[in-house]
Amino acid sequence: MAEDTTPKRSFLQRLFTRKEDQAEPLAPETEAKALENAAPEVDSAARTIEPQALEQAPPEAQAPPDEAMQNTPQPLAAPAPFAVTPPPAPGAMEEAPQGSWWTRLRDGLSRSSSSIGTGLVDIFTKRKLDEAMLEDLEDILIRADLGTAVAQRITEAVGKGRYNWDVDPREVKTILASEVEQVLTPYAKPLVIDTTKKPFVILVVGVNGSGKTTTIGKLAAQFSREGHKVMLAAGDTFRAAAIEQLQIWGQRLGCTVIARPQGSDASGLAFDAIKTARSEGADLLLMDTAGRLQNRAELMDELEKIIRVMRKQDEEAPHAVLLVLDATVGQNALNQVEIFGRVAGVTGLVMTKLDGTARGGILVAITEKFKLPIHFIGVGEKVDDLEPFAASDFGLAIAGLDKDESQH
Ligand SMILES: Nc1nc2c(ncn2[C@@H]2O[C@H](COP(=O)(O)OP(=O)(O)OP(=O)(O)O)[C@@H](O)[C@H]2O)c(=O)[nH]1
Repeated sequence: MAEDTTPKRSFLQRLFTRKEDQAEPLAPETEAKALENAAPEVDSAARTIEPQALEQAPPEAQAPPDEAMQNTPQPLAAPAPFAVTPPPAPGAMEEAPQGSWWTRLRDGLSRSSSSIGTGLVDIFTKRKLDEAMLEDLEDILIRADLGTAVAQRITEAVGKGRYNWDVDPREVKTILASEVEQVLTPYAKPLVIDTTKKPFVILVVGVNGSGKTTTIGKLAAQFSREGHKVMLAAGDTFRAAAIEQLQIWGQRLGCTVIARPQGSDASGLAFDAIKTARSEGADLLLMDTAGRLQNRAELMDELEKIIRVMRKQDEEAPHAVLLVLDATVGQNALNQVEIFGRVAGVTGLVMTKLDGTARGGILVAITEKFKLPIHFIGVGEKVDDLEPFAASDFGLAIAGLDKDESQH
């Protein structure tokens, strides 16, 4: 059988090429030429601003890039045509997912809930309730990363008045859902945009790969839908792909993206971004930052510097600092909250990737310990897989209960 030599089309080529354009693949050189001339099929309001150098930036913002940021800067020519830009997060660009948010949350948390649920059935179908069974229950809850304090409270609640009785695993799940809801309710707070601040500046921080850029895209989509004029700042100047990823989001959503060449100083970019957002009348400026491990002091210093320099433009900026946490890292998230909180003054949390872990309980442990608002949670890569956080839904989903089952 003859081998198929047709070049595979990239995700973005597939996304942004009309069906009728797909007939004949071009030879590589012809294709490159055609792409040079092709106008991307995007909202005409979308554009990328690459701020003119640093004339107006304060001296501090002109400091050479941090050691870790010293990749050879490559000029970011005019925004690359869509079809040649590699798609860093293809999943995020796909069609809106099927099903309600509740269904996606429940399905997303199914790894966590089934790991707890299986354990509960193993314990509670054997015999009448005794001390050893309660110890086993506590172990399961701790292993699900709910934290020892919450695990103990749930275990005590289950033990109360039930010694020497048969206990239905579903009864235990209902107690679990209700305890989790109680812990989380005071911290399930929407991210309120103060419209008197123009722009309202949101700085997004977190470790590498936690989902910052994707979250910014999802948030920009939500806020734009609500009627805010949103601007994005590609502050992850360390990774060219992150800059491109944000530009793609901006083009797709019709938001201006402030970007600079890879390797540029992020604080200088922050300074210019606020200035541009103000002069363009943006309501909201969402600023991405490079992923940094919380134990790398020099990178954490750089984050402090971004905030200091932002304040030279607007002494109240950033108005919100969102820490994006990847749920799959488990206990390490506690350490991230502590250090990012100290350095960047985190005002609220976003937890992503709850769909990819059996340890979704970590959100409960974090809240119990740090008492920070949880604004959003993510259960997938698609644009609608991020939602404002609701404590009761999370409690039910992690216990593996359906909404009506909690009434039992
Ligand atoms: N399954 C799942 N994947 C997610 C979620 N949120 C983000 N991702 C994926 O996680 C990966 C990393 O996301 P990015 O947004 O690039 O992460 P980042 O924090 O900007 O990364 P750095 O720039 O390296 O610091 C991408 O493949 C995203 O599609 C989520 O809620 N669930």
